Amino acid sequence: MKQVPFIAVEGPIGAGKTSLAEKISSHFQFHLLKEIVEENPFLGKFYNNIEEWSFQTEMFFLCNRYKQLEDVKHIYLDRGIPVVSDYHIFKNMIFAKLTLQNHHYQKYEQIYRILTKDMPEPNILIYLDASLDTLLKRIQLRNRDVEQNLQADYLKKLSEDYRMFMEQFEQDYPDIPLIRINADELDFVHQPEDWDHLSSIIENHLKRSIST
Ligand SMILES: Nc1ncnc2c1ncn2[C@@H]1O[C@H](COP(=O)(O)OP(=O)(O)OP(=O)(O)O)[C@@H](O)[C@H]1O
Ligand SMILES: Nc1nc(=O)c2ncn([C@H]3C[C@H](O)[C@@H](CO)O3)c2[nH]1
Repeated sequence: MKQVPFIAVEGPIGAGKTSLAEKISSHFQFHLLKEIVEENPFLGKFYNNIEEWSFQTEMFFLCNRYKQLEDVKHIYLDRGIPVVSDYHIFKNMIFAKLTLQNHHYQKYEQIYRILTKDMPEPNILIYLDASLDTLLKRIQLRNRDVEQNLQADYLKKLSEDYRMFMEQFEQDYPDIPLIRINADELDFVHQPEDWDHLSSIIENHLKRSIST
């Protein structure tokens, strides 16, 4: 059966997900699904006091992504229009495990399972990883107001959790190709030859696993 291409780009904060998703969207003419950031009214408060604001923050991201994916299914995927997104909804569980207190996590996990049961799943996943130094530099360079209090320890733990999650993902979903990119080495934002290299890898995966 033909699959409509749905690529998700994942990785820790500042790894380059949005930059890469934008490039894929314009190169392959895929619809771009971008996660909301500044619209989350809790994010700045969350970085000031994670314990106090984590439940509201995680619930907001989850509800927002649920609605976005529901819309994307009806408006694009069901009509055969390929999509690239700068997140996979599973990231909610990576963040929630890290930030929520146990009693909140128990409730959150149940809500997550209910909401994501019949969500469209990406058929190619790109995982961007980078060293802590690189991530911190890129976040500083970008200089978002809400991330002024984002701590290095938090980012380090998040990156480690991403690595573990991806190992598990590969075992649990062997049919979904996972493209691992070292974003320390590959500068697809500024180096055209790096982008050419990466876009040809993506193109080969698209040819192999999906009918466009
Ligand atoms: N491979 C790369 N090489 C050099 N610079 C990069 C690379 N990828 C991204 N950047 C730069 O790093 C910054 C962060 O990138 P971007 O916003 O795409 O990351 P992100 O993973 O989407 O972040 P977030 O998790 O906060 O949404 C941007 O200024 C971008 O231009
Ligand atoms: N707590 C928390 N849960 C999430 O699901 C989540 N998804 C993204 N983010 C933060 C990371 C960047 O600062 C910014 C942009 O990715 O938003 C999150 N934070």
